[in-house]
Amino acid sequence: MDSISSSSTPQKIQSTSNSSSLLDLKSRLSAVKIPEPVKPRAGRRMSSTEGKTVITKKIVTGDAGYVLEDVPHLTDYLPDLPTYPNPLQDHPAYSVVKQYFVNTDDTVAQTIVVHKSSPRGVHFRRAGPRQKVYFESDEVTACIVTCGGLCPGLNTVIREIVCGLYDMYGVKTVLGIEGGYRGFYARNTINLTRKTVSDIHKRGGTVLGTSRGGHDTTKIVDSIQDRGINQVYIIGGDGTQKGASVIFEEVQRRGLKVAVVGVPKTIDNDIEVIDKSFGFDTAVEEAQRAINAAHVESESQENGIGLVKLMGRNSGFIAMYATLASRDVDCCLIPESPFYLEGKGGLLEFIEKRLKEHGHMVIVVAEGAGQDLIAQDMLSMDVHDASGNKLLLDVGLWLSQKIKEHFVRKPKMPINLKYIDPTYMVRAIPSNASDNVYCTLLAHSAIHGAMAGYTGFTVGPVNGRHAYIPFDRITEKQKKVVITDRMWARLLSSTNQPSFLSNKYIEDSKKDNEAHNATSKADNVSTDASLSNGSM
Ligand SMILES: Nc1ncnc2c1ncn2[C@@H]1O[C@H](COP(=O)(O)OP(=O)(O)OP(=O)(O)O)[C@@H](O)[C@H]1O
Ligand SMILES: O=P(O)(O)OC[C@H]1O[C@](O)(CO)[C@@H](O)[C@@H]1O
Ligand SMILES: [Mg+2]
Repeated sequence: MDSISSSSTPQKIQSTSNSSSLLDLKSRLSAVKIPEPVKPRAGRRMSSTEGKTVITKKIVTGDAGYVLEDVPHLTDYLPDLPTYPNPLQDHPAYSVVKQYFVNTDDTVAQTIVVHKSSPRGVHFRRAGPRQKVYFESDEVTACIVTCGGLCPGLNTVIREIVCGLYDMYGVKTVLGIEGGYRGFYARNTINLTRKTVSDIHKRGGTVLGTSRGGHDTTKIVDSIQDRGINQVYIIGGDGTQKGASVIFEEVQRRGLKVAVVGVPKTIDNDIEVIDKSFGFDTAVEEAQRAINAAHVESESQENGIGLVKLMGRNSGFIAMYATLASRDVDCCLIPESPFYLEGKGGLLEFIEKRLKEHGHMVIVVAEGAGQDLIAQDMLSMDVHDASGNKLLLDVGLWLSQKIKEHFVRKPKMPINLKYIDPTYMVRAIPSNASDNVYCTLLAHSAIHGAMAGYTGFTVGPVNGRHAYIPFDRITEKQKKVVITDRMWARLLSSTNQPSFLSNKYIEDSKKDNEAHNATSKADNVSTDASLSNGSM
């Protein structure tokens, strides 16, 4: 396994259980116990270690406040695993690359804006190929599963995992798990070959199918063992990564030589720590078509209003970026920024004002915006999907209705409202060129990590560098638009819409952010605001 040297003396990776300095990081640590070493097995169940506590955190501290939030490695619980030279060293394409293998000490900083006296802060292990691998090519039986909602690029990631395993490491056995997590125990697998996946990146959706709900950890790990799978690639959002984390824990508990790797997927871009999720750019681009249509429709009529609903259950990134990109939007409403309809400073007053000024307007609303307002207004039931996500009320229809009702009371100002709902259209398409390249990098990072014996991690870019991130760091909370950050201010100044917030709300939010940042600094954890919105 790689070691990290944070000073001139190389320091072996330590588990949290025997590092006293880690007590300072107590909010980030959970009690851990290293299981007794067990012999590696694949394809057969083991009971001797069942019920043992598993490693959940690996933190290494170094000089000047350096912290590495490391990811688990197979040797943490299978210490005697043999290693093999990385076949890439003889690969004609890669052998010419200068320093192709990642330096074992390389880590990626979570915070890159620092002061003279700032602690070095949290780092993640840099992704990439290692000199030694823990799997022989013909020993690997990999599987791929896609879970949760659709997202442009799912097929590209599948393709690139299959082709990357074959091209770089000579792995020929890759199984597709159909229909999400439940496919592990309810369906047969399909063989994925270079040939069968060769042009799937040109199609939207996922060739494997997907689902919500149906996560049964025991049955899934039984299936992994029964099929002799030793690398599991799990593509999905926050819920999926939580599922991947418990699969990893169960694999570890059973002492299996199985690498469990997450590839983060979400159209909403609501995954913490990583710069951006794949498919997001494609979705923002596709949303432009709907916004353009809304603009054309609205400016062709007197007092025309074009209303576009975009995805974003809890985070308004698609709406915010689509608005900023378009320049035709007069008002953007997102879940993070509460608004109200009636009275001074309310949305209806603003619409009236903008129509008087421009004669038309475009409103973009994220599907999760204003949910509490709608719930107050309508008799609504708390309904959830199979994964436990709250089913949203249709803010687009509701808003259309409210705007129409308002202007009916103003006969001198008849409006012409067109409601466009492209929500599923922005995610059911193939990924664009830049997302395709991004998907390739994610797939390659995932493969290199698994081959190098890392497990229990998600891959993703952190400040532009691909890194291996422990599951808990991306599942502990969802990334949100920070409305006291500069990016939202840019949006407000581009649309020239009111913030719809009371001064008290703004002050309270600032205080909350300051308190959060202070705690983060104390824990050597970066401020989320700067990352989540790409502050400049
Ligand atoms: N806490 C959890 N533990 C185990 N499995 C979970 C958990 N939360 C969700 N899952 C499983 O993960 C899968 C996907 O979850 P979900 O439907 O919430 O989508 P997601 O991965 O969050 O993607 P997205 O929200 O972007 O569509 C489902 O099969 C669900 O059962
Ligand atoms: O209708 P489905 O497939 O459950 O997906 C809808 C949800 O999935 C997402 O696209 C991703 O979580 C949300 O924006 C949306 O609320
Ligand atoms: Mg989710």
